[in-house]
Amino acid sequence: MEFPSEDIFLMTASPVIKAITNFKQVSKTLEEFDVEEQPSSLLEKRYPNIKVIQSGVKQLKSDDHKIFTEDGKEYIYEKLCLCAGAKPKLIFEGNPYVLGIRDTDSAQAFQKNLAQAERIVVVGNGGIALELVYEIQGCEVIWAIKDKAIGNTFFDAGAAEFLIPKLTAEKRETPIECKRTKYTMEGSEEKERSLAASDKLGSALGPDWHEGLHLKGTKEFCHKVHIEILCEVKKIHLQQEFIQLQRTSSTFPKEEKNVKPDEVLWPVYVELTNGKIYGCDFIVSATGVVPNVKPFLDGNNFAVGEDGGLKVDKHMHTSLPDIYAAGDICTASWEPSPVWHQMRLWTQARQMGWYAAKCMAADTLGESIDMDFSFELFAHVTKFFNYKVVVLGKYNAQGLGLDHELMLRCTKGQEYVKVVMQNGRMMGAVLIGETDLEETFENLILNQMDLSAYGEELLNPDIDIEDYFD
Ligand SMILES: Cc1cc2nc3c(=O)[nH]c(=O)nc-3n(C[C@H](O)[C@H](O)[C@H](O)COP(=O)(O)OP(=O)(O)OC[C@H]3O[C@@H](n4cnc5c(N)ncnc54)[C@H](O)[C@@H]3O)c2cc1C
Ligand SMILES: NC(=O)C1=CN([C@@H]2O[C@H](COP(=O)(O)OP(=O)(O)OC[C@H]3O[C@@H](n4cnc5c(N)ncnc54)[C@H](O)[C@@H]3O)[C@@H](O)[C@H]2O)C=CC1
Repeated sequence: MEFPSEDIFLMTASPVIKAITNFKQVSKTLEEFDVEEQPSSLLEKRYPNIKVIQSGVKQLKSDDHKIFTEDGKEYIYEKLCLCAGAKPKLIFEGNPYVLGIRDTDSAQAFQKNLAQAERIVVVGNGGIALELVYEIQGCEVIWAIKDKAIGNTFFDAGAAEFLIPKLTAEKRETPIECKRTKYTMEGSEEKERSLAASDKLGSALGPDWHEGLHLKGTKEFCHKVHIEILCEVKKIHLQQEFIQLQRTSSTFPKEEKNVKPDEVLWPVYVELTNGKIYGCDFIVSATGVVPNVKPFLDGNNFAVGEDGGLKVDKHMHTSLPDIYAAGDICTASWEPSPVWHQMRLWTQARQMGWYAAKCMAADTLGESIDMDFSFELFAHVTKFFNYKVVVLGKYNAQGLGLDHELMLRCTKGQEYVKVVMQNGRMMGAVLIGETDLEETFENLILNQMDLSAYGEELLNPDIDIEDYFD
């Protein structure tokens, strides 16, 4: 707290605030922390100059340095940081059978619907879809993906193949403990939570969001996942529409894999671009996010990135005076380090928020500030299919074109190690399982040492690679 005498207003549409606790720097760039929902009074007690205002911002007048909240009040700011997150980018938005998952309300709505479901269709191939298809039990999942292999935002086809057997496992495993950010709801009050209107945007759930949920359908089996690759959703037909089309069109495709007796109909039918039709109880659209910029754009000439976020420079400053942005809402528009890229993740939201605050303080004091070290290397640790997963740098050779080589090491059911090399230098890595290689590889990517002489030995499991580079 650099300015204990200044008033700081934290304006939020959500009745609880998210606090980061137990923060641990695992390595130079990998970090681990818990995220807890807490009543705002805790923050106010700890920092008396912070006042939490629980009301959505409905308008910004940047020329006047004013913001207007939904409860009819207006506030003047000297400096403003916009951290309003993102919204799910839903396919067929507005269709009542299409659900997205972002905050506590939407996750609970999903759980409730799942409890009565026999079959659902999951669309999308990123973080949420990967977690869902593994966690859901007792409900058939038709997983429709645009790509050839599962998990395109984190993996290549090799890693996908390594993971697939976990989806056909009969029994659910005991979850592993791994260094990743953990999400808990300690300290939050149920009473407050239930007051949140369902159309209001709450905080994104983040790590381990499914641990408190009961993700079970009506059946007794564990996993039953059918994957449809290289396709998108062409149309969604409601039951009546489907019956009509079956009756009137001789060319209308037949439903695939009907688990119900012929005369029993599904509430909704999904027509895929590969011509197949699946009946289901509902559809989950896990198809990415769009920055939540709407309340702030009207009348303000922000520079907006291609992904719809507020462009920020290397000091987290937007294109408008005295307005900064951090987290999912912003688009990093500085010249990045060759091994960093933006991804809308908790870790980056925390790092950006922390760094934006330092930049705001430095600007106020007229001091200069260097880019935070966390933006030197992209580093993320998480868990998919009960494996620890670490992704570093250009782990999928993003932006490297054809000018790169891959080295692999894989032991079925145990570990998958991939490194991305360019001109003898390590540019990125995917580490699945307990590889214990993250710190060494992090160093090798950061120091860009020429590793040509080591060749394939880099991944030789019989060599303690750390000894090489000490
Ligand atoms: C299901 C799910 C699982 C995830 N799992 C992981 C994971 O395992 N690891 C990981 O690193 N990341 C994960 N993420 C991503 C991570 O949650 C987000 O990147 C992160 O929460 C972004 O933080 P943020 O502060 O920018 O936005 P948010 O956390 O969305 O917070 C935005 C805040 O702004 C408030 N707000 C919005 N509009 C207004 C308004 N008009 N006025 C006032 N307040 C407003 C909201 O109420 C909210 O409190 C996951 C996301 C989801 C949805
Ligand atoms: N463990 C982790 O680190 C997790 C991180 N997250 C983060 O939360 C956010 C939201 O997660 P997701 O929705 O999974 O986003 P995502 O960005 O991870 O994945 C979106 C997926 O949807 C696909 N897609 C986009 N448009 C589509 C369309 N019209 N039809 C079919 N597929 C389409 C994309 O190809 C991509 O596979 C992301 O920022 C993600 O990184 C979410 C869950 C877990």
